[in-house]
Amino acid sequence: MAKIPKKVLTLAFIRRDDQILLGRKKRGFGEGKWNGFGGKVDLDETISDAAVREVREECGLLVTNLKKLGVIDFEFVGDPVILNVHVFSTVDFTGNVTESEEMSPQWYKVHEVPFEKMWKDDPHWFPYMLDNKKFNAYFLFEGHEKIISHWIKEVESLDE
Ligand SMILES: CNc1ncnc2c1ncn2[C@@H]1O[C@H](COP(=O)(O)OP(=O)(O)OP(=O)(O)O)[C@@H](O)[C@H]1O
Repeated sequence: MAKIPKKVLTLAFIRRDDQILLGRKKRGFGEGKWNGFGGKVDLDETISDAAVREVREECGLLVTNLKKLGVIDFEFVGDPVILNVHVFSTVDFTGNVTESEEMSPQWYKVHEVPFEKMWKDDPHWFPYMLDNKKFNAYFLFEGHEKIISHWIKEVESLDE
């Protein structure tokens, strides 16, 4: 059996009072969509180190105490690569929010998250993440706008 290639990605959310920091992606994969901050894990770093680095690169904040809340696998019809996205959240950060070449950041009230301008999977798992519940999920996309099937479940713990 051929091994299915998995691409490990991070996705981090920063919370402050009743707000969450999102960024509008200015280029590349998911351009135009609002999302958390994240990207590919480099060869020489852990997943959580990558999450910290991507937040700093994309919105200027230095985050600590990232908690892993979810692991989501995304598959796209016709593409053998599975995106293995590790979702983190924290309330601890220093620095000032700054726009980067990749992201235009903005604080949103948690009940005013702009799901219509986000990935279609987000409304399914955001409630778990916003409640600090741990979860595993899978989404099969056709193109970038249509979910063909998915599952999501709350879990006690997540592996690395
Ligand atoms: C399909 N449904 C999805 N729903 C929600 N979020 C999704 C997602 N699919 C990918 N993501 C996130 O989108 C970012 C892409 O990052 P991406 O630009 O590819 O990585 P990175 O910044 O390393 O790329 P550069 O090579 O620097 O352009 C990264 O946070 C990743 O977790």
